[in-house]
Amino acid sequence: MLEETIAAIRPADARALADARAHQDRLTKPPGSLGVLEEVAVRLAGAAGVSPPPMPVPAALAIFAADHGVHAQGVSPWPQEVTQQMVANFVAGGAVANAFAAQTGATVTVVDVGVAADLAPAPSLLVMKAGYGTADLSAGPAMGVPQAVQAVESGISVARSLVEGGARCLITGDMGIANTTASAALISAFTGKDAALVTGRGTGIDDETHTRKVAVVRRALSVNRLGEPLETLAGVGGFEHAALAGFILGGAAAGVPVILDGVIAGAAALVAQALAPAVADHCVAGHRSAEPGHAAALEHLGLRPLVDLELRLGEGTGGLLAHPLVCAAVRVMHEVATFDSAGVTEKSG
Ligand SMILES: O=C(O)c1ccc[n+]([C@@H]2O[C@H](COP(=O)([O-])O)[C@@H](O)[C@H]2O)c1
Ligand SMILES: Cc1cc2nc[nH]c2cc1C
Repeated sequence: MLEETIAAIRPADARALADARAHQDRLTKPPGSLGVLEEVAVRLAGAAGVSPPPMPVPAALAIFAADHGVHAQGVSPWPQEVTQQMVANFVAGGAVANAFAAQTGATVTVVDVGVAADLAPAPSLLVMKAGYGTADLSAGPAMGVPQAVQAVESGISVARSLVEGGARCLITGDMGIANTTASAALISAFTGKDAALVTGRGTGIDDETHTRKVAVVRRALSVNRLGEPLETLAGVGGFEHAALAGFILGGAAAGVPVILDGVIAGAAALVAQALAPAVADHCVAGHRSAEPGHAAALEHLGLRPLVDLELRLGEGTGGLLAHPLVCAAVRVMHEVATFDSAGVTEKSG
C-alpha cells in the first residue's frame, strides 16, 4: 500500500501552473496584488493538474493520537494520561479543534494510532493501534520498522476513506503528550540542524527542563540508526508522526490538497518528503508554530506558512484557521471577472 501510494504522487503539473499564473494576471486586480494568496491558488492548480483548481471543500480534519516512551525522561510538564483524556474531549466535541472545525465547516475524525490505553468506543473514533505508546527513543528505537509501516499505512487508509467519503481538502491534526521531543529529533535528523536549534518548549517548560529535553534529543540522535527514512522514523518518531506521514502521502496520491498544522505535522511531512519528494507540491503550510523546529521543517519543505499567530496547540488548529484563506484564494480563480469580461481597462505600459 505504501509503495503504491508513493508511486501515485505526481509533481505539480507545469501546464496547470502556467495556466493558473496567466489566469491570475487576467483577473480584475493589479497583477500580484493578492500576494501569497495568488501563489496558494497557483500551487493548488499545479497539484490538481487543472486551472482553476477545485474548491477545497468539504474539508476533513484527522487528529492522530499516540503516546511516547520518552515521556519518562521528564520532557513534558503534562502527565501522559492527558493524551487519552484529550481524545475523549475531541470525541465529545469539547476541544479547540472542534470549535475551529465548526467555524470552517470541517469534519473531525479522531484516530488512536498508539495511545497507551484502551479508549471508550465512539462513532468518530477510529482505533488503529500500532502499539500502546512508543518505546523511549533516547534509549533505542521508538518502534520497529514494521510498526512504523503499519502506522504509515493507517494514515494512508484514513486519507483514502475521507477522500472516498467526499473530502476535497485534508487537514492534519495530532495529539500526544511529549510529541514535540520526537518532532525535534525527526526535524534534526532530516534537516541536519542542531538539536539545540530545533528543540522548543512544547506545551510550556522551564529552562532546566528545556536543557534536559535538548540532551534527550541529542541522545536519541546518537543511539539510533538514522539511515533510510523509515528507519529514521522508527528510531526517533512517534506513531502519530508515522500516521501523519501516511495521511499526507495518501492525500497527495488522491489528488487532494493537504493543509499542514504545526511542528508535529512539519516533522511528519519531512518523512513523507523523504519517501516521495513531490509530496510537498500537494501541501499548504497552514501556519507557523511557535516551536522553533517548525520553521526549519518548513524551510526544508519549501513551504511558506499562511498565518503566524504564535499558536503552539496542535490538534490541527493552525491548519483549520488557514482553511478559509485557502478557500478564498481558490474562489478568486472561479468567481472574479477578467479585464475582458468586465470591460476594465488594463494598466498602460
Ligand atoms: O502544533 C504545534 O506546533 C505544537 C507545539 C507545541 C505543543 N503541541 C501539542 O502539545 C503536545 C506536545 O507537547 P509536549 O510539551 O508534551 O511535547 C501535543 O499534544 C501537541 O499537539 C503542538
Ligand atoms: C490540555 C492540552 C491540550 C492539547 N491539545 C494538544 N496538545 C495538548 C496538550 C495539552 C496539555
